[in-house]
Amino acid sequence: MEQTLALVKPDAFARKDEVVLKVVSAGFTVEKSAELQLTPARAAQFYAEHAGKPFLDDLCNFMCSGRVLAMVLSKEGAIKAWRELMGPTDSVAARSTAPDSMRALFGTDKQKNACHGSDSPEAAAREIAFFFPPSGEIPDLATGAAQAAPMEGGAAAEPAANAPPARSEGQVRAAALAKEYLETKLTGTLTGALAELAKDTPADPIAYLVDYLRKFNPHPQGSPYAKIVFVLGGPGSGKGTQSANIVRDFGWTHVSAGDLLRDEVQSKSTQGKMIGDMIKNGQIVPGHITIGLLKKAIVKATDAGAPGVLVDGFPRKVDQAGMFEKMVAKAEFTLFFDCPEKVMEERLLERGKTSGRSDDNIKSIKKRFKTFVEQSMPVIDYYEAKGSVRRINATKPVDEVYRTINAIFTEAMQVGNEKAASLTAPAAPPARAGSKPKPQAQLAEVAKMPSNKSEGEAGPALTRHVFSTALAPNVVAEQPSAEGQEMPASAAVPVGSETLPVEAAVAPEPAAPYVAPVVAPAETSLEAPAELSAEPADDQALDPEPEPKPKPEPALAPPPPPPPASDSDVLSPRSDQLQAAPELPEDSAQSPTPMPA
Ligand SMILES: Nc1ncnc2c1ncn2[C@@H]1O[C@H](COP(=O)(O)OP(=O)(O)O)[C@@H](O)[C@H]1O
Ligand SMILES: Nc1ccn([C@H]2C[C@H](O)[C@@H](COP(=O)(O)OP(=O)(O)O)O2)c(=O)n1
Repeated sequence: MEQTLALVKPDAFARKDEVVLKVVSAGFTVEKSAELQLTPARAAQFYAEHAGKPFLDDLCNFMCSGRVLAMVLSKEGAIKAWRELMGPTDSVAARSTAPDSMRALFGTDKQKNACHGSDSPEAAAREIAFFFPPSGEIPDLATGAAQAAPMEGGAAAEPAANAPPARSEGQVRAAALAKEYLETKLTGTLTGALAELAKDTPADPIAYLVDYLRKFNPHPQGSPYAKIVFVLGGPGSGKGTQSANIVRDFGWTHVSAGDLLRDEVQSKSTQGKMIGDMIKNGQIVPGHITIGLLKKAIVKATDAGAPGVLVDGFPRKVDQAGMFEKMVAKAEFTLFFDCPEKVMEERLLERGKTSGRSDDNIKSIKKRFKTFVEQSMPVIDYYEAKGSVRRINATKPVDEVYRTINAIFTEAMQVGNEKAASLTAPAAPPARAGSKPKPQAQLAEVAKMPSNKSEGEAGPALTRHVFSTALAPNVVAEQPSAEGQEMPASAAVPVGSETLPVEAAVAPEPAAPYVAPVVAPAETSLEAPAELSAEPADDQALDPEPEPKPKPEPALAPPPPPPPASDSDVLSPRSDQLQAAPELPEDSAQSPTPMPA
């Protein structure tokens, strides 16, 4: 598309909006524009081709008599088209021969003729570069790009009467860059914030703005929420039981996705009925519904000052993991309860005697196991590949399992606290009403508790063994898309040795080293699950309030490095293991309860 330079000269500057309107109506695109004040030196430079001609001085004086609007216009045949729209050089003549032209409408005579346009492609290139140099200077926002500029080459020029102070080309350019920067990085969010502010008229508008901007920051460096740890494992593996222990000792808040969904079922809404049917059938509720509920609960816990939130039973599908990262935050790590089906089945049947749950019966249990193997185990593979899984042997007695978990949380909290202490934050954030103090004393106590790391027989990836027969490659990609579930084939991502779900664009990489398990081609890993972009709108509908408040303390560090491979209870993956085997080892004899065929 051809481009040309157009100027609205000082005599027509006051009517520049009318000029621009006509420009746009004539089908031009204004690619760039800048309002500026020429200096005599710059004007002479611009009209260098007229050097030595008698009218040059007058022309330069006129061009410096006020501000001009410089524009880059584009259109097919833009150079000729703009010159036609400008009309003849002499405005007086233009009024009789081209009465609708710019010069006829906005100019006075041959010199004060309202507009300029390049007369050839070479001139257009030169003039565009003159006003819009390709290598722009970085704006000095601190000094204010729009402030008065020293005149070029020390030349003193009288500013036009009532005209703003003259600016050098560098500062004009800097102002344009600053404007662009603000428009791309801030204006949208800030405008939204101000609109909400005006609606809500809060007593403390500054605090309100701070909250809003943190929540809707499109370029977040950290999460505004309390730390999040995912608690995952098969049904009946003990997630709820152990979460209660963590809450007791570490002051975290337990948020169970299943409980939230069951509460929703109780509401008897249409959505609640749909959720109820899905739970009974062992199906997974669409991610945007669960994430909407989880987000509210996480915000509530954050506001109450919880140092962390245990998100129990989520994500249950790989695409939900990416969706959660995008819509809420990145988890610190995933605590995975490794437990064979037989053990879980016994526990669930026992629990079913008193739980009153519609799904604690053998028919639903079998369906839940199938769903877990096919859809939720790939989530573990996904996080294992990132080195962020803390795998627990969940077959042991409750106290033993908890000792291992306690050690993990103690270490994670200590690492986090050290990191927080080393930060040179100017001041601690103000205490929040109702915040619980961090249970340092409890931490110190639990840190002394013995760990059973050396006890017991090896607890190797039991679930992984048990579930191996069902974990075919590409299991996620090949799964049928059940009605009401949100993972279309296009959104599916092969797991393990193939592709991983897209990294949430907003999130930084975890600190734990990641060595790709076999091959994860970069180009395919960039493919976004469709759900990531498709569902946020729904979620907004579910979760409209701008309620989250800033996190009460600095984000803690990512989890500590995984314990040694010999550890029998905490089966964290290591990069060498991952590289060697997303496929399961053959020694499944170690599994006390092989999966029924
Ligand atoms: N380590 C354990 N050993 C024996 N029974 C357990 C253990 N952990 C949990 N249970 C029991 O198993 C059942 C399921 O545990 P729960 O914590 O509700 O599992 P989940 O939340 O993973 O579905 C409960 O009745 C619980 O008391
Ligand atoms: N993220 C989640 C969590 C639970 N659900 C549904 C499907 C699950 O079978 C039920 C019960 O989940 P819950 O975590 O309470 O229980 P289990 O760990 O399966 O014993 O809720 C879901 O669809 N999505």
